[in-house]
Amino acid sequence: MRDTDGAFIDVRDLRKTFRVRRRSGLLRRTSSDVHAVDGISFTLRRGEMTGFIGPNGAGKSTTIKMLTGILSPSGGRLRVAGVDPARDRTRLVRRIGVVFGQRTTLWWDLPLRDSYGLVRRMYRIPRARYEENLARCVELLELGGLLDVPVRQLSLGQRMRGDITAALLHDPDVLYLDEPTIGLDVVSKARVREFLLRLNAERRTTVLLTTHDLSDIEHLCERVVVIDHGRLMYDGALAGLHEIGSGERTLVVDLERELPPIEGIEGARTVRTEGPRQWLTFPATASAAPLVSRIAADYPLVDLSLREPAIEDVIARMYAA
Ligand SMILES: Nc1ncnc2c1ncn2[C@@H]1O[C@H](COP(=O)(O)OP(=O)(O)OP(=O)(O)O)[C@@H](O)[C@H]1O
Repeated sequence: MRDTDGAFIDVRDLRKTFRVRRRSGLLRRTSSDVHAVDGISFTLRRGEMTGFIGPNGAGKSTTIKMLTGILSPSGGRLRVAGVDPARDRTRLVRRIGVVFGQRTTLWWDLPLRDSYGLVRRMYRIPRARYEENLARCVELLELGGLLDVPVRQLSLGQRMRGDITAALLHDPDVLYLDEPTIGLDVVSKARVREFLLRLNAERRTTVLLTTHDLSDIEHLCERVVVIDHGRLMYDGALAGLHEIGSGERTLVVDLERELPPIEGIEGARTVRTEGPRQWLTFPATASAAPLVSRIAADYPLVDLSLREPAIEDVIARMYAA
């Protein structure tokens, strides 16, 4: 398969079942199946940056482990850059990079430079390409003064930038990022995000990003895949998540003076008043325009704003359903 456009990552009806044994009573053991991934399908095109989210235990790590060939699926079909991860892990590792926010892949006691030298040998990266990739990451991730510092002396943000560099020295086409901004301060977070955007724009690196920080997704991804209990809950544009999750939008209206709650506007309901300000909810699928003109015609309107529900609220509601 030529991995130009089309499905670069192809996940079809993917399943992983773990058999867990439990002791029940003194001598008896029973076993049960945990369907960690229970029939997930999605495809990613080359160069897409996609958020992969879900609550704890949803099956994200299990999916990523199958995508990287660490775990074999119990069922379904999987292709990453034309490679079946479980069958041809050696070929796959040359095409993918992995960054785990909570674990470093660097050698704790070695300076960054020595860790990178080991990565170069492991992946047999040609010297010129290695030097070029390293110089680029060092510049963009501002690692210049840190190359000779042992990893254990680096701050979390510095270590994370060091880990991202290590994952990119062999020019992977796909980058899996698991909580890459966890615990980082605002400045480090911004630097990492900016770098990822640039990497994606310049190299068309396909990125799958798992995070609990939804602002990472808002900054980086146009698309989001949401899973829960091993099943796909949503796959689409980030903007669409607001609509499907909530069903309602809010119009915040400022009147000239305090008045009784606005009523008699078809399709809208006043849910809160505070002095001259009133909040009206209406279906997310409806247009706000007729509502606004009715209010403007009947009430002394000074200002108004439209509020989409926060993504956090939408997702919390999806998980609660
Ligand atoms: N090796 C295993 N043996 C048995 N059960 C497992 C194993 N690995 C994962 N599970 C179970 O599979 C389910 C999915 O776990 P997974 O780690 O993939 O979720 P996750 O979405 O990555 O969660 P988190 O956000 O907490 O990392 C959970 O119920 C978990 O307990």
